[in-house]
Amino acid sequence: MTLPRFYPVFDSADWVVRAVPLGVRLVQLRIKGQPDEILRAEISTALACCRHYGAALVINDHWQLAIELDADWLHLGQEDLDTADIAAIRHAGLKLGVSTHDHAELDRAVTLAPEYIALGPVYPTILKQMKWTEQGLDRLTEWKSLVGDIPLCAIGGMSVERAPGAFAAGADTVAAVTDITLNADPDARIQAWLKATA
Ligand SMILES: Cc1ncc(COP(=O)(O)OP(=O)(O)O)c(N)n1
Ligand SMILES: Cc1ncsc1CCOP(=O)(O)O
Ligand SMILES: [Mg+2]
Repeated sequence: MTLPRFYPVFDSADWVVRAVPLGVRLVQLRIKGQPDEILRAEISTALACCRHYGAALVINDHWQLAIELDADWLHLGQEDLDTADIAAIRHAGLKLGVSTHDHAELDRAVTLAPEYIALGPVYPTILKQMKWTEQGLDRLTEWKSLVGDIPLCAIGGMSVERAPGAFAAGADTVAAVTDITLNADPDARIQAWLKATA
């Protein structure tokens, strides 16, 4: 499977609706701490937009809602995997991305044969507190040698300027949050990402 090389991650359908018409073709909806009614509305809006533009929408965490709303893609971290029903997720036809941070997590992820494996944080991130320190580009190269044919996603502190190094190190796609959402001109930043990853 070949993934688009730019993979922005957003915390609302509004961001998805803003980014996808600009040319984004792989995007994640990562919403924390909202009730199911809000999540349903956000996922439905983002799904409709992505389907209209032919973009892939990845739902983070909320696997039951992803099944219920007939989403196509799901991202799960290691703690999410502890409680997720992988058989139900696969039976629903969902494609799966899995986070990894160390070799044990990588071994676990590979056994699930996901559609991509993410390694992070490649660089320090300000988005969330993590027990993991920066992994660095050499770790990406190591991961690339271990994942076989599974596409590799670099996440954590990624920027337009850092993306070429991640690709050179072995990433197939690069995910980013604050490089876009905290930029003074997010639309221009998205365009810069699209140009840099074309
Ligand atoms: C592309 C991508 N990679 C990693 C993550 C992190 O997932 P997780 O470890 O479950 O942490 P949360 O994002 O749920 O806080 C991701 N969402 N996307
Ligand atoms: C969700 C997540 N998982 C690993 S790093 C990260 C945060 C990425 O955000 P940013 O691109 O702003 O560093
Ligand atoms: Mg998660």
